[in-house]
Amino acid sequence: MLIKQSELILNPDGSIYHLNLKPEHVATTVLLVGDQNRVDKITKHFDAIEFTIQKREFKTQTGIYQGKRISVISTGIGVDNIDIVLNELDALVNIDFATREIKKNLTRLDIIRIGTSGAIQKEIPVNSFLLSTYGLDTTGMLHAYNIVSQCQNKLKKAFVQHTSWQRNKATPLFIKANDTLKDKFDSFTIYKGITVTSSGFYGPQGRILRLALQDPELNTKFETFNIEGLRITNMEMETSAIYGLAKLLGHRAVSLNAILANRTNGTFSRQSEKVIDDLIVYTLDRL
Ligand SMILES: O=P(O)(O)O[C@H]1O[C@H](CO)[C@@H](O)[C@H]1O
Ligand SMILES: O=c1cc[nH]c(=O)[nH]1
Repeated sequence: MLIKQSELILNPDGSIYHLNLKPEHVATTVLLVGDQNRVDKITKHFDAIEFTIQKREFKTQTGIYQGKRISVISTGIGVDNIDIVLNELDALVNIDFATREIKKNLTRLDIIRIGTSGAIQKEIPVNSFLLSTYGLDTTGMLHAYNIVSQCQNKLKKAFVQHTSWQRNKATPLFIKANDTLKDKFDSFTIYKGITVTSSGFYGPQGRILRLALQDPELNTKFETFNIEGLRITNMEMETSAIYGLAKLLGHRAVSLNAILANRTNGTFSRQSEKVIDDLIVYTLDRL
């Protein structure tokens, strides 16, 4: 079926609307970062950079690292941007831009986020690395899709009960990392756990500057949630959306985060650039 011009939006040069990319610009291994300045920090390790483009916060570089073609894309902040990036990335590989039809043979992408995050558990220090075994979506964005079948209902039920989750907030969703990618990026040196994906940095992550919170105990409830040994470890703003959309679209995804804050201890990294650089090397080593 032909996809309308208002749905699949192409720029005059044939590139897709926000990412400004054409199909030939995208590798099947994609590293996603929030900060556009993090893209060069990754590609400086590459043997060659074949392509660079930026529109708004979406900067892409595609190049070769140890013989492997990789695209690095910045997503900016938040799940609304992930909706754009994942849908446009998928369109680039799975929709024929000339006929505006979905291709018969679909391409699967490997999507790896290299992000930053705040830990909730006391024993996860700043400057450590964390792999998200699950994304816990609290943002509601994924409810625009038929996501429920991709989610872990037992975890959701236990979480709603444990937190007395307010009914007028979006229903939380637990979405698992891809097991193959999880194993690939696992090691003894990386923490693992459930990552809360929030719809904001302040109130939605329990930060108080001048505004009071609807539930001031929510971060403590996150900290004490434990179901068969699975615990919530950290908070950030993209992982659950990447996991959810990747599952729906048939791609594989894993999210790795440099822990910059420890919310329970009230600490923040004094060497955030170094820990991000170290996580980049950790990730590239395992690609
Ligand atoms: O460092 P990045 O990848 O942007 O990730 C984290 O940092 C931003 C907030 O400062 C949010 O995007 C959050 O998820
Ligand atoms: O606490 C933090 C740190 C980084 N990114 C977040 O979203 N939260």
